[in-house]
Amino acid sequence: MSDELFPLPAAEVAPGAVHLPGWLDAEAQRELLAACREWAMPPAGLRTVRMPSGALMSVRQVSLGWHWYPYGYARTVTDGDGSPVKPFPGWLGEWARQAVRRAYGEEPHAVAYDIALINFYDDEARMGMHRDSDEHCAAPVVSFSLGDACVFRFGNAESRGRPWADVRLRSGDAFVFGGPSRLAYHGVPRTEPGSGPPGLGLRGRVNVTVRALGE
Ligand SMILES: O=C(O)CCC(=O)C(=O)O
Ligand SMILES: [Fe+2]
Repeated sequence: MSDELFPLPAAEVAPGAVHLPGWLDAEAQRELLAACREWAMPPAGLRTVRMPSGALMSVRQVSLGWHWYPYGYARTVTDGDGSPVKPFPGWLGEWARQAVRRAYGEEPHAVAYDIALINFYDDEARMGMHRDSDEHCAAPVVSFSLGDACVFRFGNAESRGRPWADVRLRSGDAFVFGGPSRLAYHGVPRTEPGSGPPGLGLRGRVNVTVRALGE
């Protein structure tokens, strides 16, 4: 659902990085949120991630298909309750491929998406600048946002520093990054508490990134 009178057009933020505002309609957002709430339940549910430094990430996270830990992927929640990771649903891969087709005009190759990372942001949660580099595959990453809007900082592949673009991601937006932007640094410096669509029934923000692990 968009609260714009006219939906914003798709925008290429950097080469290979495309913002698709309002990509999921209100029903699709509700459907994805309901699924996220199921996935967040134990076993292999929502957890707080401890980085090798000992610091805790402020987002809480759950994985599908392959379990992400800092820094790799496993079939069980090695840094949590040890349970097998929940399966990656085929429909979510299809949603991701549709967004890739819209972003690039065509699908670069038939990507077998097999991972989703779901991040739950409370009002204080943030994500520092990082690269999604634990996959062994050049397939674009596809992100879907639900609930509160955020500032999504999309930088460059060389360093955490400038240049970057600050993009406002809102509930229902998709963001595709592949090609020369696949390994660009990105992060979420802040969310906008209370800015989500009233009808969705979510406090905070949820982001789902769909990825392919590759060989
Ligand atoms: O929350 C977001 O929009 C970005 C999430 C992200 O970068 C990640 O999960 O690696
Ligand atoms: Fe990321």
